[in-house]
Amino acid sequence: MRAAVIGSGAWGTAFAKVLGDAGSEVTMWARRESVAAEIRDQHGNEGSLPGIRLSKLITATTDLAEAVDEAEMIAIAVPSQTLRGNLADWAGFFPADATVISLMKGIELGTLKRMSEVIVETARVAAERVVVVSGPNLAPEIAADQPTATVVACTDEDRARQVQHALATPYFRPYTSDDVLGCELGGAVKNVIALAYGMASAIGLGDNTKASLITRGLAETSRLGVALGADPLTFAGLAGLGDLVASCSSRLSRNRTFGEHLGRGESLEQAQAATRQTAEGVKSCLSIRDLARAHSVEMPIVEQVEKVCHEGADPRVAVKLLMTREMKPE
Ligand SMILES: NC(=O)C1=CN([C@@H]2O[C@H](COP(=O)(O)OP(=O)(O)OC[C@H]3O[C@@H](n4cnc5c(N)ncnc54)[C@H](O)[C@@H]3O)[C@@H](O)[C@H]2O)C=CC1
Ligand SMILES: O=C(CO)COP(=O)(O)O
Repeated sequence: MRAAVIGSGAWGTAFAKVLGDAGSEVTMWARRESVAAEIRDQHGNEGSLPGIRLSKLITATTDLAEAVDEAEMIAIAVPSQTLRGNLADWAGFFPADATVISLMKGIELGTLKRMSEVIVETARVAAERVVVVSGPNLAPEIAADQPTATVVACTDEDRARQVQHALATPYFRPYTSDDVLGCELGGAVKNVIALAYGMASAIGLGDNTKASLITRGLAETSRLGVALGADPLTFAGLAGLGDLVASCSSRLSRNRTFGEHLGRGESLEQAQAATRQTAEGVKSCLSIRDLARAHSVEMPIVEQVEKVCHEGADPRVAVKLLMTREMKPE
């Protein structure tokens, strides 16, 4: 198949590799000509994935129209909060029947929409043409051919199966799902829980604390998901628990790393200056908190992460507040 990948950061580049290794012809779009030229001419992207070699069949351009020309699949991996503005410029170039694949894990500030909803609304693409790919998919590990599994979610089962086949490689095993909402929420909320995990880690809290954070984090993710109409079983799967465990336990996770900076007492600005790549949970903790409040769902960990990130709260005080909440059954 012919595929375009928009966004040449860590995940866009690793995903292009998967598509290429699975047999597609891939054109990547990069914002900077230096990145496009490096992918095209040197088959690498040192700034995002040091040491990784890409197939010579993967090419890149800064011309969006050229990238998506005749593409049957268009995968998008840009920061969630820029997507709406990006699509306003790009959507006119998308071929009418292309499948649009969202790789992003965030909730839009203000509108509180998921990325697939932003795509449907802004690119005027029917919901059945939008596929979400989400799971325990740390880009550097995938780029190094380390085996993992993922979920390909779409309301159109045939389209999900088509994308599943277009992604299958010896190191990348996709499963299909029709729960687009659950998969997207799982990915977005785990970024916030990984921030909390990073804070706990930096404070020096132990494995019981971390296991409790993962488990109660998943409980509040599922509570929000169920209130919004997701399948609760999705949260026990790759796009729920799987992704949460990967990000929390990995030093490669940008969200966990960002949380560690905050846990060491750095301000938001200091943490931002120390980390370059997108840590979606930092902004999405605000939109997820608002989404939860709008649906009267309690998300105490998300609430505390927002306070540490944006209101200057001390992570140690956040832990104390979480531990002294009203007693209740599990
Ligand atoms: N890195 C990972 O392991 C994974 C990341 N994701 C998700 O993929 C999305 C992208 O993440 P990464 O590729 O890791 O981030 P990144 O920070 O490595 O790359 C972001 C890309 O977006 C581009 N970009 C930044 N601002 C832009 C703008 N205003 N307009 C257009 N393009 C812009 C950058 O040039 C860069 O190519 C996020 O939603 C993230 O949660 C999902 C699974 C795995
Ligand atoms: O979503 C990811 C893995 O599936 C990557 O997580 P981070 O954004 O925290 O690195």
